[in-house]
Amino acid sequence: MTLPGTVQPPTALTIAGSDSGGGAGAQADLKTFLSCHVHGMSAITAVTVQNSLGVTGFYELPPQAVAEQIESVATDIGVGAAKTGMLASAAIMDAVAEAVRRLKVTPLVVDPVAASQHGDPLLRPDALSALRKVILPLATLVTPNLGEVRLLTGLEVRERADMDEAAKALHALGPQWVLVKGGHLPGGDAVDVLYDGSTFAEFAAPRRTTEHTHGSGDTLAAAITAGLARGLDVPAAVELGKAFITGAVAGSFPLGAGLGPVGHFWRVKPWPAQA
Ligand SMILES: Nc1ncnc2c1ncn2[C@@H]1O[C@H](COP(=O)(O)OP(=O)(O)OP(=O)(O)O)[C@@H](O)[C@H]1O
Ligand SMILES: Cc1ncc(COP(=O)(O)O)c(N)n1
Repeated sequence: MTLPGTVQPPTALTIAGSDSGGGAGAQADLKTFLSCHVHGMSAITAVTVQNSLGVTGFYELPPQAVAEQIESVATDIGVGAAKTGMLASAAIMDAVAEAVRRLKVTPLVVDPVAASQHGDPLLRPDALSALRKVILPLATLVTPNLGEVRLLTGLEVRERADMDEAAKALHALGPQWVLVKGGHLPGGDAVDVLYDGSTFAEFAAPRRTTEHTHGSGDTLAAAITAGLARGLDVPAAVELGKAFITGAVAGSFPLGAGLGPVGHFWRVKPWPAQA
């Protein structure tokens, strides 16, 4: 029910793992949705035990529980746009794909999460083939980093020029659009390349010198999802996402003894000083 005088915001769903440290995963997605003035919803796939030093374990939910969460929100609230993050196993991917198809959850941004920034695995090795065959063909947009490009295509991206070939190889796996993220390439700018099967577009921003970029991939994909939920087309949503992640990397901060997160609330007004 909508109360008189209130406006219902756009809605977005994240299908992702929980990060107990709050910097990545579903927590990063929900904070990003909030900052983009979108009502965020979640279908949790796995609970990770994680802090700034790394991931020490994860517990998968039953595939049926993941599908039921998606169904519950899709049939009642409605999903303006959705995003997948950590999907953990082939069985969860099968359940997600079935629910997404049956409930017509679209547009769908797929962040093909395979490992944490520390290199800790977030995907069972036998799930890679399901990620390629079951999930990628459903994607409106897939947003791999360079490690994920290597896992999915076998291609090694060493410089900017290699990103176009990588985007073509990923596009052949079925997504409508591909955004190859260059956050891990050296260079003065952090450059991402968008490809729709015929045209390349570049999104660049000055690279910040910081190791505190935990959650940057999730945050970018979530901001793009928020843009799609707001009715933007893919290039406009990527532009919004790039602006959001650039601000969030500039607003990142140290936390714990390891790698700190990007700042999800950089657009939120500062907390008022105590009188
Ligand atoms: N130091 C930086 N300064 C500015 N932008 C950055 C920086 N590092 C990454 N980015 C941007 O952040 C986004 C995420 O890219 P990245 O390649 O780091 O993804 P990722 O490896 O999936 O992220 P993570 O594993 O940290 O979650 C991209 O838009 C990238 O260009
Ligand atoms: C639950 C979850 N999902 C995704 C990531 C990837 O984020 P990062 O590469 O910044 O560690 C993560 N660490 N945890």
